[in-house]
Amino acid sequence: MSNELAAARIQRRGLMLVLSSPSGAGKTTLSRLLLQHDRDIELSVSVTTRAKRPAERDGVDYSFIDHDTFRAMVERDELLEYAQVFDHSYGTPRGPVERTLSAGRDMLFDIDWQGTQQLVERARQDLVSIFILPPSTEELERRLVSRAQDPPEVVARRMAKAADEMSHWAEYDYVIVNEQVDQSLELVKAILTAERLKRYRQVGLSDFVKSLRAGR
Ligand SMILES: Nc1nc2c(ncn2[C@@H]2O[C@H](COP(=O)(O)OP(=O)(O)O)[C@@H](O)[C@H]2O)c(=O)[nH]1
Ligand SMILES: Nc1ncnc2c1ncn2[C@@H]1O[C@H](COP(=O)(O)OP(=O)(O)O)[C@@H](O)[C@H]1O
Repeated sequence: MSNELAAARIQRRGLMLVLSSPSGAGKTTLSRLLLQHDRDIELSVSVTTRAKRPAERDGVDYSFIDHDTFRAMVERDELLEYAQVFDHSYGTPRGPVERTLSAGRDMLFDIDWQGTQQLVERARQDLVSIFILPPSTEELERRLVSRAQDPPEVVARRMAKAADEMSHWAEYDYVIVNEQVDQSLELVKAILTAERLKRYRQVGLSDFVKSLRAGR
């Protein structure tokens, strides 16, 4: 049997890849790079009530909505998970995730530990979670300041919450200390490659092996 035929008979179930970190550790940077390097994964664009940063695009980085719209989405059960972070509401629209996964493609989530816990409860088998740590506290602060997208008081509040957020590291499948972006990206890609090969994500594998054993 040729490889083409084998590939047609074994299809993959889409997985959900979560990247979480304290604010400023680099998860947005890594997400963007991964999306550029890998055509089989799509970003889940969250809705949020927080103000848009200058470099962000509505509908691309987030969908920026008001509190009433957010509440209405919750009431209509349109969010797969949602949480309050830094006094703002953030949530994952359900529709795009369901469409992407059922098409056998993967979905990337830049969400916090609260959202990750909710996804674990709903879809443990389909979930792969990575926690990104900064190399040091000083470097975390340097990155938050150098991003130059938030006012100083917002940076200070994000630093103050970093220790809390980092306490959730052990709830994740993988942990990466983000020193060099390129190296961290290679690690994320390696995790994704291995996770895609998990036996239970390969639909049709058992029939394929049966046919091999039967000499067909
Ligand atoms: N639970 C949940 N968390 C989210 C969602 N979108 C973003 N977040 C998290 O909210 C936190 C704040 O995000 P943001 O305001 O973009 O700040 P940043 O982390 O400094 O870039 C981060 O931990 C994000 O991962 C979401 O849809 N659900
Ligand atoms: N490995 C790294 N080394 C140096 N700077 C980084 C690294 N990763 C990210 N940065 C920078 O740090 C800042 C915060 O990164 P970002 O991806 O926005 O973090 P997060 O999404 O986790 O809040 C950005 O200015 C980004 O360019």
